[in-house]
Amino acid sequence: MNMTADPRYLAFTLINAGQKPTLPLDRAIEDAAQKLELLSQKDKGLCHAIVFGVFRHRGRIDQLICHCSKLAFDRIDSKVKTILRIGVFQIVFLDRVPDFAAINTSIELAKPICGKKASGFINAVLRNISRSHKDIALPCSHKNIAEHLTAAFSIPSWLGKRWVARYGKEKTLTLAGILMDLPPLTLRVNPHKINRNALIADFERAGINAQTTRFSPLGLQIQTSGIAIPDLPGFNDGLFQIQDEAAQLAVQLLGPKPDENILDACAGLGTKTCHMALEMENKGNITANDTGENKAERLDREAGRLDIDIIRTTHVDMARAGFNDFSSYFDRVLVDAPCTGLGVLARNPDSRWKRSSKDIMRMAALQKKILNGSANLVAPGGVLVYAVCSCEPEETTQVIQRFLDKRKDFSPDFSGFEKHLPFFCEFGSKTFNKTTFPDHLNMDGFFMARMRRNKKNLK
Ligand SMILES: C[S@@+](CC[C@H](N)C(=O)[O-])C[C@H]1O[C@@H](n2cnc3c(N)ncnc32)[C@H](O)[C@@H]1O
Repeated sequence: MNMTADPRYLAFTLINAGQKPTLPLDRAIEDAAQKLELLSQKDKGLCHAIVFGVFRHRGRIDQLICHCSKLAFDRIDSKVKTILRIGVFQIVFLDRVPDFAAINTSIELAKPICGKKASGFINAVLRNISRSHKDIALPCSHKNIAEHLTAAFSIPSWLGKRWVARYGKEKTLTLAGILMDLPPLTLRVNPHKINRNALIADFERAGINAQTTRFSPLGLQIQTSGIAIPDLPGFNDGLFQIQDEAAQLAVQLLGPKPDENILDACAGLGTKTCHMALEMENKGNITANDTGENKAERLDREAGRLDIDIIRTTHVDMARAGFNDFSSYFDRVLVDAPCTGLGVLARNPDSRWKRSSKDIMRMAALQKKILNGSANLVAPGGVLVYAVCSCEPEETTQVIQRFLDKRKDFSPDFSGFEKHLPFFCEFGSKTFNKTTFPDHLNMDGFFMARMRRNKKNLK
């Protein structure tokens, strides 16, 4: 068997890599780009379906393995477990693969990786699951909601209990159900090159359906599935950037204007940085800061694709930042802080199995430091927007509350939503912060808050 050209073997290596707490699955897939290129289009599709499917359905898959294995689940070797999960996913969720093929390919995969004895075990468990999975019921939601959420919706028990305590059973079930769907592919048009209707028409000519987003004035949601992003018409010409609607709204809330001096404190790969630059008509200065390795290079490439040249990159640790690190104050500062990503589990199914309640506390502590450090760089009268792709109170409202309690040089900006997001605003009362949830408004779970530095008070 030629392992390198085998989609299931590649899926096996990607699942193992994506399970590591420090490596996002997207990154593991990017790192394997050359190996994926060796596969046919059909095999590449199979590999992707298995990798994402195993993470997305792992709750039910593991329930079935527990039920049908003579060996206690915790005692199963981790590589054997991964091969079992790949086999079960194909048997239960992938109609295009017959059960016998799912079982035989799993055994072939196991032989060189785990040995003969383990292959026999895998064979027995998979045959058992193939015969009986339709008769194995989900745990009852009335008797044990946490176990039900795990098996039915791949929500780990600690998170299920947390959400039920906060939202109640019904909302948690709805939210968990939505997170099992593939989220919409949303993009933001580059208004200096094309408008939304013209791009919709270009897409239509290529057989792709798209419709305008409800709140963001620049957003389009793609209705047609299975298209690789670089294959969308206009990608190479910089006509648009992929960005969820909630993330688009965060930049609108910041309100960047031409000729301003702006800091993107945690710029990452620069999706929001480029959005700001386009709002500024590519006039003024943006400092895109991030401590992450290799991100600046990719940000520069993306800015080049969009013909943007007002961004300079820096690598300051914002948890310790002060005026001397940048030697200027900024008119506006965006803090799109590192977070648990619990608002975007539908996009990143690997995150379901990597996070814990400790991560929420760890992230909250870091977010408070980064927000405080970044706030030092806001000019008197300037704007500070804090955003995270999480809906957990410790990372959202509590960070802001603590910040405003300590930093008397800042105040909530109650006019920001009304001024910059009037369509979005009509759904809520007058406020300076908002949380979006994936189970309504068809966008990511996201939090954003807008504050202002008082005119006189510099810390
Ligand atoms: C949510 S991501 C930013 C996403 C980005 N704004 C975008 O729209 O693509 C958070 C970023 O914070 C960076 N980061 C983490 N700790 C940091 C620190 N102490 N100072 C500055 N950046 C940090 C991470 O490398 C990561 O890229």
